[in-house]
Amino acid sequence: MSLDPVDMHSVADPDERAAESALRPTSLAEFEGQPRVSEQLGLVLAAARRRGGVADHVLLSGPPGLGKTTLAMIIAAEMTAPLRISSGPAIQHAGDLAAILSGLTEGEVLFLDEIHRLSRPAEEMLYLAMEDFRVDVVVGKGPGATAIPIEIPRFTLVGATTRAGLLPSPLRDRFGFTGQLEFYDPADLEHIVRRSAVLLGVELEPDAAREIAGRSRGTPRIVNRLLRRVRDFAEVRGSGRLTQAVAAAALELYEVDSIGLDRLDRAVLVAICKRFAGGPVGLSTLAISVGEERETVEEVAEPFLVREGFLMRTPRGRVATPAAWAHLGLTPPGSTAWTPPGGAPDPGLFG
Ligand SMILES: Nc1ncnc2c1ncn2[C@@H]1O[C@H](COP(=O)(O)OP(=O)(O)OP(=O)(O)O)[C@@H](O)[C@H]1O
Ligand SMILES: [Mg+2]
Repeated sequence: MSLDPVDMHSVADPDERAAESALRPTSLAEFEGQPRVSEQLGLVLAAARRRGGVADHVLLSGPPGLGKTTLAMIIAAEMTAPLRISSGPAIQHAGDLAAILSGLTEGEVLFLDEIHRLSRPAEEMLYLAMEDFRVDVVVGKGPGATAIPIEIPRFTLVGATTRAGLLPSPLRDRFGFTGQLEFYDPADLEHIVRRSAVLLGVELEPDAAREIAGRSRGTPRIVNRLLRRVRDFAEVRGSGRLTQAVAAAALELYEVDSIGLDRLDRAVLVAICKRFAGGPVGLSTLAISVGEERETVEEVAEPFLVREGFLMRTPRGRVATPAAWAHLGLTPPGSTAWTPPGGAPDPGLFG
């Protein structure tokens, strides 16, 4: 059994994907956390159901593993509508999109993952489809080319993106509802990990649930994955019981630290502090120095580091905060730790 901690976020492995889908909540009621998005989306869907119509287009944004795909599936389930799944990178040509759109049935939910990676022509076709439920199929080439409009059934587009900022505003504006997913509170993650433990048939002690939840970077995908790794550890090295001590030992083995930073998170902070004297350092340089893609550093590692107050994105580059130095046990350059003379408090300060 081996696990690359840097890979904690990806879902390339089919086993992992299967494990994930087994734990996916299937209704809004089962969907933990995100109270604002959940309530707003619930209203949008309830209203559409009352009208007997088709729900407005929904855009879901936020870091990986927070529940975008899960919500897309829930939207289809709540609307008792069929779901069709594709993604920006999978649609090479506008023609591919035209084929998908014209094959939809009335009320169908079309989930487009990584919608920020659609090609320009596909994106423009989507504008028309979203607004007028029509696609223009271009026949012929050059000056003789003509656009033949084809009506398509009313559908609900659910777009997902880790980078809402990259979406052109004409596209963003065509969504009736945008849900911005936030990192989860430890209490929500605790609920999620307990539910998953029940589904997996493992006995999880309350302290262990808290330990795992507290180290999951605010991310349901990670809480579920850590649960499985802790279960492995408990079965192989322990008695099979998931206690707090077993959880802590397992997470240490997997290089997840006490506040949930994984190897990539720490590598980013160490690079900024040690190699670039705390920054500012540009994203590309930083990515090269940790041996990762720019996108991975920017979309996977940084959002949590920013939210936890370890990293700042400034116009001149990334900067490590004092909290980052402290967490790594390092002293920022030029900061002379002040020790009171003779250990006594300075009367000038307190007198
Ligand atoms: N609110 C939630 N309650 C319970 N489980 C959740 C919740 N959100 C996500 N999960 C779990 O986390 C896993 C990852 O969620 P999901 O695949 O929806 O993330 P995502 O936002 O689509 O990530 P990516 O950007 O990588 O595609 C799911 O398998 C699901 O089991
Ligand atoms: Mg997804």
